[in-house]
Amino acid sequence: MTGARRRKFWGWGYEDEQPGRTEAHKTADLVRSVLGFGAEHVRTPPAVADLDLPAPRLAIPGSLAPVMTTDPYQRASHAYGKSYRDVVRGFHGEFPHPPDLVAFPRDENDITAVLDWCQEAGAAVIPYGGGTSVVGGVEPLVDDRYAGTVTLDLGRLDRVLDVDTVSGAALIQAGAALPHADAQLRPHGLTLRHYPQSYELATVGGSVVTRAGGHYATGRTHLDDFVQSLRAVTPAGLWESRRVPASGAGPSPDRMLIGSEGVLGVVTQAWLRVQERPRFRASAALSHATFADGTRAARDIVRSGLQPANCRLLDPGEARLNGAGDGRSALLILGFESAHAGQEALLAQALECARRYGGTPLGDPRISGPDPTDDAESPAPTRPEGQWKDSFQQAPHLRDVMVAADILVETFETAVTWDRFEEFDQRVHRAAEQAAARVCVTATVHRRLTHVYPDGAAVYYTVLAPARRGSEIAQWDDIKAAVSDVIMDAGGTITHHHAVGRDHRPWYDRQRPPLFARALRAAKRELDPHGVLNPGVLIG
Ligand SMILES: Cc1cc2nc3c(=O)[nH]c(=O)nc-3n(C[C@H](O)[C@H](O)[C@H](O)COP(=O)(O)OP(=O)(O)OC[C@H]3O[C@@H](n4cnc5c(N)ncnc54)[C@H](O)[C@@H]3O)c2cc1C
Repeated sequence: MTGARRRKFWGWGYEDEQPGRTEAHKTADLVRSVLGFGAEHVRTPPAVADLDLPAPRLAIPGSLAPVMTTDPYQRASHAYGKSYRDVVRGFHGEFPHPPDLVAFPRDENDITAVLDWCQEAGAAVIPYGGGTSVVGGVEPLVDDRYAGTVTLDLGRLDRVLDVDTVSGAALIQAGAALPHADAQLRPHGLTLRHYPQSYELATVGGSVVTRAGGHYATGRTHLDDFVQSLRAVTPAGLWESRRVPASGAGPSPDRMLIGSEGVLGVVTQAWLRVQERPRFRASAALSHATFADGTRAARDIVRSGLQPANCRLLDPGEARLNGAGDGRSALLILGFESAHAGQEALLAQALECARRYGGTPLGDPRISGPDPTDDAESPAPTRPEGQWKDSFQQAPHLRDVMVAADILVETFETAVTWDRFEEFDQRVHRAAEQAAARVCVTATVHRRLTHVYPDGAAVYYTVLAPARRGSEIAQWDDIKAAVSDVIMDAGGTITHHHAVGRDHRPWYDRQRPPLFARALRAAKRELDPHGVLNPGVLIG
């Protein structure tokens, strides 16, 4: 149940990745020298033995003893997701409402048994994949109508069960962490090719039900587009959809579960479209005088029909922060890849578009393939695109150090159509700067385009500010509310890929049509008549 390598109960990654004191100090010094704020003395997190967890309100029934535990490490580890406010509370040893019990089902029968028992006991069930939610999706915070909470960790359902190489699809269990799923596909020359920043820990099931977005900027990047069929256990019984490449048979049952965030059922396995491993790559980086120029270049690239795997634009501050620029110009990173054909000509077309908006290539393009051993998804770390990628992968680890060094880190991600993009971006950026400055005295706000579509773009804002010890959550709440209000008023979505969870509820409730909310509640009543699944998330 615990495995050889234990995850940190409070932050990102594993216990053996805990930064040593010297290393944490060095990293914090470096961050402070770039940002100009942050505490001189980094603090250390508590040990599990120091935690004062409330006693479990539920007793493990004999029939479920093989799959349930009240172990304090497991309860603490499953108490939060991985947002800034989660890491802060875990780091400070604040665990007022951990799950009473944690279940590790071995198969669908175990899941059914847990759901049945929770309905009888009046307990809420929190489905849990990799626990990387940043929106309160796995936090067992329920009202006192419930006798207690049981977190249902799908980690034991982690296998690729079948591979259809003819159609290019694989049947994968929901609890498989993304790298583990990829490792099992690799011998077939296949990959999920789904790389969110949380790749290391997020699972297949968690990604499906949160409509996760990978780091590919265009084309197939949202999990929605990968799903062929789904199987789920609900309190009302088993749900399995027919596996077909496409269908016009009424509203899609898969679309109902995709994005359902654990409130309608527990997804146990999915047939997902998989892809051949790319062998040809072409990439380049360009500087643009302003973020707006780079945005126009990115828009023209996708509107001209090109589908770069990477088309990421960092504003000048974000580029500098990622070690990929001097802070004076925006950085556009372009990458094309294919399993079948050279990509040089497509990159040349994209560079031509970017030059029309003043894009200046930083060095020569990097062209590689065909090389069956060229598995290196990574450009050289000395190139701007390689520096950005390194820093992108390290970011979750760095955030733990920032929490220890009293630096507040908040991110917002949204999407809006091109016709409104520039005004929208200015309003949201200004709102984030003003809110952070009001709450924290000083702050830096950076942004990047994460996904570009022919009709619009997803933009991701990062707020960095000095945290006040003991007030971090109140600071975070203030900034979050101010910026989310502006996102709504200016016509964006409250989330492009982080999901709704508990944290985005007030704005999601404004965004969705009221009749849709009623239809969704009716569906929940049918599938989950006692309302045990993830109360407070999405609806309810
Ligand atoms: C550092 C960092 C970077 C991130 N980067 C990205 C990114 O690039 N793209 C992106 O899309 N997201 C990103 N996220 C958010 C998060 O990783 C995604 O939402 C991810 O899809 C969650 O997967 P998970 O397996 O960890 O699910 P969890 O966090 O365990 O659960 C998420 C939600 O799904 C429910 N759930 C989980 N598994 C199941 C199941 N089998 N059946 C039913 N319900 C279930 C949970 O109850 C919860 O509501 C990031 C998060 C962090 C901390």
